[in-house]
Amino acid sequence: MAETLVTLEHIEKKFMKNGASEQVLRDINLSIEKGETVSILGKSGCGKSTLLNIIGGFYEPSSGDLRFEGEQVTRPSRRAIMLFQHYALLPWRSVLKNVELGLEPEGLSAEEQRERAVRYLKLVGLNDSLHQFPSQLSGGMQQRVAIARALAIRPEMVLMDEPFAALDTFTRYYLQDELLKIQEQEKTNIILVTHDIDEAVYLSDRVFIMDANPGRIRRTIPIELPQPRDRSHSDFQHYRKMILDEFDLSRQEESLEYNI
Ligand SMILES: Nc1ncnc2c1ncn2[C@@H]1O[C@H](COP(=O)(O)OP(=O)(O)OP(=O)(O)O)[C@@H](O)[C@H]1O
Repeated sequence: MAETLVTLEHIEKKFMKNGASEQVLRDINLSIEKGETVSILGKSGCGKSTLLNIIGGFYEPSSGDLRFEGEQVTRPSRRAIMLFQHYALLPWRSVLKNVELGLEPEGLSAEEQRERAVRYLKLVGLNDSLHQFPSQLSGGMQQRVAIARALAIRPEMVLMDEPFAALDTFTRYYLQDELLKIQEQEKTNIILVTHDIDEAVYLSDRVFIMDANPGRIRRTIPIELPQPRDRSHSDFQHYRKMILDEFDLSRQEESLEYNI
């Protein structure tokens, strides 16, 4: 039987806005199994990033219960690492030093730290760029450095907030494939916030569809397709259409790039 990694029960989140309390998340209930990749999909402002930040322990929920392997989450930990759209690399440090920096709190020897950083940079295909600086790399390569930096910490869970949104379609497809390979090898759980329906269907075991005002999970869709998936296959289109229907977008399908 699958083991549960994360559970959220009755999670609510309110923010103060212009002196008034605004409910951003309402009664979020979900659980994520070990080894799963899940996506959170919803329109802008529905609370996806807030939910991701709560799962990572970066925001405290206003009420409800959040557990990581049965333990209550009250603060961020190195078991769950956040990966952002804009890489957050230090421009004055080489690729290798950027990854090593993330390892400093691990208390490794200098040699172990270097070996670990090189191993993960190789995993993302950057063995020839170890001594380059971020400004010398393409956006896709910079995001690979950020992925290597996150994975080198060996977290159980990587939280990704629209990680490929700033990249062109070809680079995005390439990195999605890389991510699947890495996930298979490292067995890291991935929780992905995205606007991109195609990306959610391509990568996920399950897709959580969110409604807005206040943010809540309307539907959970298991993507029962074997990996690797074929974006042009009719079964893939079936899931894409199912999600487009959720957002009442089907009739405009021809003119859409499947981003919401
Ligand atoms: N730190 C904060 N303080 C106050 N309000 C916030 C804060 N963070 C988010 N919000 C509000 O919560 C709501 C949801 O924001 P959130 O960023 O979670 O949505 P999102 O679905 O990730 O949006 P997008 O897709 O545009 O990134 C918005 O109304 C936003 O203004």
